[in-house]
Amino acid sequence: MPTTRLGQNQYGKAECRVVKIVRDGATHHIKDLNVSVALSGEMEEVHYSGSNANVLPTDTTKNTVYAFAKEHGIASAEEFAALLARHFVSSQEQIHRARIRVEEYGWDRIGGPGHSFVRTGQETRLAQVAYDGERYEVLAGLKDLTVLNSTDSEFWGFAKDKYTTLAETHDRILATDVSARWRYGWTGSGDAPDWDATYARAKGDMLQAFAETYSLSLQQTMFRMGTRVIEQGPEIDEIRFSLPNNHHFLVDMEPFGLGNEADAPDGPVYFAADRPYGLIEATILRDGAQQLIPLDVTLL
Ligand SMILES: O=c1[nH]c(=O)c2[nH]c(=O)[nH]c2[nH]1
Repeated sequence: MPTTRLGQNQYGKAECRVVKIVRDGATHHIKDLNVSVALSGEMEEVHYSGSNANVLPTDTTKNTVYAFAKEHGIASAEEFAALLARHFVSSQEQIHRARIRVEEYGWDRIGGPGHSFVRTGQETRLAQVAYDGERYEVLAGLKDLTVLNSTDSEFWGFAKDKYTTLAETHDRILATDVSARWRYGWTGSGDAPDWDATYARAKGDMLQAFAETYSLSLQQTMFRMGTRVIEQGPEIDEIRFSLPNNHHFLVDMEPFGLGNEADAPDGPVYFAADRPYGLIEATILRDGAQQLIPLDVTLL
């Protein structure tokens, strides 16, 4: 009598680093991706008896990533991921679901059109497409978008108990590394959104809301950022943030006989703390939309 059974499982090649150059005369274009494939379906036998009959090798999934970059090009992270996901499900009967994750690293041009690039110092773009033979689920997002407001941030009026030592503040630095994942309403029917334009729009909305919000808490700022992304276009129904509160503490200058007020005319000096950090997380939804983005968003 068996005492165990197989639960959720998936397999594939993780972190296929693929760089595609498109040559347009002397002007080259670069796409730099890290692609991870995860397949699932009728995989009981390989776990129970070791029969590999249903197992398309992870090596093959890696080869497919590179071959597709050659054969189809990389129009966008989302489109490339959707092509791959559909390929695995539609070409292998035993594979019922494919999930493709993409990290995209940005490159800026050095000195105008040509073949020289410098890695962007800003965020990493993320995309994840899952396909089950009928519907696509497209998540996209970004991580490591570091932002800072040097004022227009307060934090006061909070709950207190006998362990509370935090002083209320009416003028502080608000800084975070934005990590966001959003879900597209598109599931395969009708025209797909313009992935690149929507990404740029969503990033711009987040930055603008961060800059424009007079903040009483990072939670409030985060909600405004998500609301702006959802309200400014129809493509995105749900967005999830994970925001570390990158604390900046006013240095105590009293031992040196110096003041250090936030609004002093000669400017304050802060200690940028590394850890621990507050971690503020939430999902913001269009009215009527379902919450479907996994809570453990940092896994994506
Ligand atoms: O914006 C903030 N939200 C908090 O929940 C919190 N908690 C804390 O100690 N500082 C802050 N700041």
